[in-house]
Amino acid sequence: MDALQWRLLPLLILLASFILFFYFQNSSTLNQKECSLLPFQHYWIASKRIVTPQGVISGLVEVKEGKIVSIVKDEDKDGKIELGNVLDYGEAVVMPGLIDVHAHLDDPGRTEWEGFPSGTKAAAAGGITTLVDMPLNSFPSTVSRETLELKLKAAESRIYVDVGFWGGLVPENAFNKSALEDLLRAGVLGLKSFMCPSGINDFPMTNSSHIKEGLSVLAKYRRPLLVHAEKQPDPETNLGVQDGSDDARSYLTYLKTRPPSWEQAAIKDLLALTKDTRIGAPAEGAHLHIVHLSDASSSLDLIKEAKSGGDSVTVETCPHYLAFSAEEVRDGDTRFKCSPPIRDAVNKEKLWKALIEGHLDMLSSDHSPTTPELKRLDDGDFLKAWGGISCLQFVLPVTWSYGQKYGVTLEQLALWWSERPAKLAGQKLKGAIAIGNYADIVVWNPDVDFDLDDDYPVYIKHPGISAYMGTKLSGKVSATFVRGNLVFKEGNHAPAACGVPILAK
Ligand SMILES: NC(=O)NC(NC(N)=O)C(=O)[O-]
Ligand SMILES: [Zn+2]
Ligand SMILES: [Zn+2]
Repeated sequence: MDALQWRLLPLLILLASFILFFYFQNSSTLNQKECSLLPFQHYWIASKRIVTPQGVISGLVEVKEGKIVSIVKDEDKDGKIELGNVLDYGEAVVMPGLIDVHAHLDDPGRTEWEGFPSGTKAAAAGGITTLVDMPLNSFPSTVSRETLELKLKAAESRIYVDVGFWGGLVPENAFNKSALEDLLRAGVLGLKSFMCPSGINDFPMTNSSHIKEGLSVLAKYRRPLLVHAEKQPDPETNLGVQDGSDDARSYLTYLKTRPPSWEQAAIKDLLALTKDTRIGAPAEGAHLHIVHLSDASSSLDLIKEAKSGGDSVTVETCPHYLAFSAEEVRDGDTRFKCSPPIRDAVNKEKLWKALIEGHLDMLSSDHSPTTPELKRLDDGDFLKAWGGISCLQFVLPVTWSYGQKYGVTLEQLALWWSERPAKLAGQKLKGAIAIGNYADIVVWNPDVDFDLDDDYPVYIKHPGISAYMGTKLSGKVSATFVRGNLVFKEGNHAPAACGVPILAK
């Protein structure tokens, strides 16, 4: 009897492994099926307007198992290739998916503000295929290996596009080299810090010495430091609001509290440190990225000067600084409150000029939502309302619509929204329609207009707090592919959230 059992054992193990193998294979193909609205993984995307780094072409992009495996121009096509499944988008634009390097998805801990599922569904619907989540507004803030692990847990099976993570540089970890290295080794794509209060208790501001330390650690990992560059020159000077006589419902009351001199003061401090990032200098390999620049006057001149001196510096602005001006913000309309603030129309024109001339490197959403209550939509108090623009789903049509006047091209959109952000985030296989890259693609119609009204399908958690609601935009997204999965098509998302968390290695 015993002997028989022993002889049967290997057989049983073999049988069990067969069962397990087929079970897992089946469940993973089942899952894979849910990841995409397409029933196949090898196909061709055809269009008359495919935006590649070599220009706009008419032709086909071949996608296989999540990657771009060939790109063929129409004129080179004949007879050479045998086509299988072709998705023909005609005149629609086929562009690399947008990479948003600045979004606050507030997960875990403040999911009533946004959260991974709604945020990444909105991203997919807006043509964003990768976003990098900011380390603050979630709770806890992402300032250590452990807190990054909480992020990863929160993101598991809940993200519809790829998501990377910035870590926080805060006073608590800035002088603790091993803690910072631990956070970097855990996979954050870089660090982010504030030079003024962030509005979030567990994310205190840093000073120049913290930032210098941060840059020296980042140099070794060749990852960037992103900084919210606003600094109150003298904390004692209270600007305009000390006696309570100003009308808190007036936008100008808020605007006065954060003048351009705050941006200039912060940028001056930062650029005194970036000399160290030059070739041969002590922090070579580190890089400073200034987030959401609003001031287009001397802040911009300082940045231009640093760049021409060889400092490793880039700068982003956001669509709201390009779309709106202070003059247009109505009393009590706190949807427009953000920091740094939206400035006057002359400043806006200068920002556009700088963007077109190449002095601003890229765009980001700075999607920073909250609840309607904290946005104080009821009493319209600009001084008490949460600062942040909610916009994630709309950045492509907004950039396109408001950019028409300035002759913005499709190639420029791809540069500002994909190629340069991919480089900042260290994503070599993203940011361009190129052979070998991930098939992260947006298909959209520049000529289709739509009203952003209550009937429009909006996926962000609180559409009512978005400054874009009620506007008319052109440029409608019709399909979004992430790693070859069709994750969004004409108002529908793929059933499963198969976005990948992106960790630096
Ligand atoms: N805590 C925040 O999210 N702040 C954000 N708020 C804005 N931009 O108004 C930001 O990026 O600074
Ligand atoms: Zn900021
Ligand atoms: Zn932000």
